Amino acid sequence: MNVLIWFKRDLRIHDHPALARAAELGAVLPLYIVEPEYWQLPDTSARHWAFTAEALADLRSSLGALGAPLILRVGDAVSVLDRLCRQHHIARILSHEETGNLWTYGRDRRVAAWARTAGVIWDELPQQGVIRRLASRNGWAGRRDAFTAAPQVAAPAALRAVAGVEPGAIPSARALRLPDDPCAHRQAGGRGHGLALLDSFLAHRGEPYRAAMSSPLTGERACSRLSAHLALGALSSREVVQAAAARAAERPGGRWPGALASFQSRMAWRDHFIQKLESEPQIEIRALHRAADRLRPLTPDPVRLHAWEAGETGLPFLDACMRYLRATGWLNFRMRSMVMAVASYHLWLDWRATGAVLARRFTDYEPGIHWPQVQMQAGVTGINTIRIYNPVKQGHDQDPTGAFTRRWVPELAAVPDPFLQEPWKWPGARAVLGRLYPEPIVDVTAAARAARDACWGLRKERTYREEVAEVIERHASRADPRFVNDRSPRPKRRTDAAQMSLDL
Ligand SMILES: Cc1cc2nc3c(=O)[nH]c(=O)nc-3n(C[C@H](O)[C@H](O)[C@H](O)COP(=O)(O)OP(=O)(O)OC[C@H]3O[C@@H](n4cnc5c(N)ncnc54)[C@H](O)[C@@H]3O)c2cc1C
Repeated sequence: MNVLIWFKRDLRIHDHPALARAAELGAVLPLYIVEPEYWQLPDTSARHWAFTAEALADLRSSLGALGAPLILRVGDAVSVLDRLCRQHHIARILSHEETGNLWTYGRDRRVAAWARTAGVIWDELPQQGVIRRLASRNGWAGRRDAFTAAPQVAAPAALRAVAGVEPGAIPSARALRLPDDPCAHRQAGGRGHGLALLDSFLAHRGEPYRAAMSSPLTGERACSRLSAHLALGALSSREVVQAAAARAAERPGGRWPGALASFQSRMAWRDHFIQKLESEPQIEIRALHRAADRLRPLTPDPVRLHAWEAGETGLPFLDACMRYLRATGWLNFRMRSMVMAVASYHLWLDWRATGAVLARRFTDYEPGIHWPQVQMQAGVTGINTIRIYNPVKQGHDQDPTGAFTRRWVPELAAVPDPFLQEPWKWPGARAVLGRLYPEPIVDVTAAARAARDACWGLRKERTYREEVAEVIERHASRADPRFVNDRSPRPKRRTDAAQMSLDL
């Protein structure tokens, strides 16, 4: 039997259940489809493609070594699959279960409809702790843990290739008409790079993880940096979880136990968040708590949006983070939360527009983590604590020496250290602000207060709580200490002068 194995966000041969199954069934045609319509979406970018192209080249050589090099086709998935299945007498397709964006969800429905009428069997196999057609979150964590604890699937020893298939070239970003997207310090794609990161993280980089992850200065090295490789499936999440567990079993001492426990929590969050999008694909376009979608104007203020995206808001630490992201394709979790929170509260911008900007900028764009996190940091889920991060305080806390801010906002060279995060308070500000660097786009304190008042106003509405209960039922984690982010709303209000944290 000839079998087509359709690679999507699973660009590896190791721990690949669908590939292993295909190898058992007969001759295989390993395929990746470059879909031009996908690459025109507002949440895709040239940096995504560059990373993907490198991972594809790597996969092509791994599959080639097994005897069946990767086949590449550019076009609509249904047309490509239909043509290949007819030409090569293929009646069975295998792939992993993809939790992608709304577009890939729609495409998969079209492929499923085509397969039914064409008499082709399409089997999708899970590759992570995300459960398709999950009826309730009850018991989910146990099922997720069982998946990640199960033995990894070995790469096939060899593959028999379907004969006579033209391999097809990996297209350039220009051929896909992708807008220029310079990213001088982007991570390199390909499984070899992912494995090297896993190895160095578990051998030495990860020891200060817990204390170092929150600052962009130290997080760059102390975080695993595996996200882009996980997002494209160059590494399986199961192999990463098991490698970290094996390291913990060695009892490495020092700060390692805490570091590895925190890391494993994040790997669990990964599945927890992706499960939300799997269960409700509309999360990409609709707020979990519907009423929250009435908070901000749907059309974002273009001046504010541009300033935020360009790192030109006049808020130094925020601008430094946005410029760093543009140049590297990565930002640590705390700073992702802050840039999203400032966009949503202080600048009062709609989360869909700012979420798309960040999606394009993150080399590791993973829709299932991204959109639920974007909603959470924008305060539109109804079930998460609202955190109005203060960018000045974050600058002092996470960049105490000012080195990061100075590196990415060199226009502030003349500003003395005590005023770096609030240059408008410096008596010499006139020499810099409005000339070399913008005046602050908002008054941080007043903007945060206005946002807080608007959020509380919404909360007082009678129907608000009824809908919160529905969101909890659909998406909140159950009693599991790893998922402290989701919780039932509490009536108490806590504020602190510098940073507001509201349990809504
Ligand atoms: C607004 C916003 C958008 C985000 N968008 C993405 C995205 O598109 N893709 C993405 O991979 N992560 C996203 N994250 C989560 C997190 O910031 C990144 O996973 C992390 O910074 C990646 O760096 P790392 O691989 O070194 O992470 P590590 O700290 O080393 O964590 C290991 C892995 O755990 C997972 N993980 C870590 N933190 C989280 C989290 N908070 N929620 C879910 N999974 C997590 C990731 O797969 C990560 O690679 C987003 C966070 C926010 C606040």
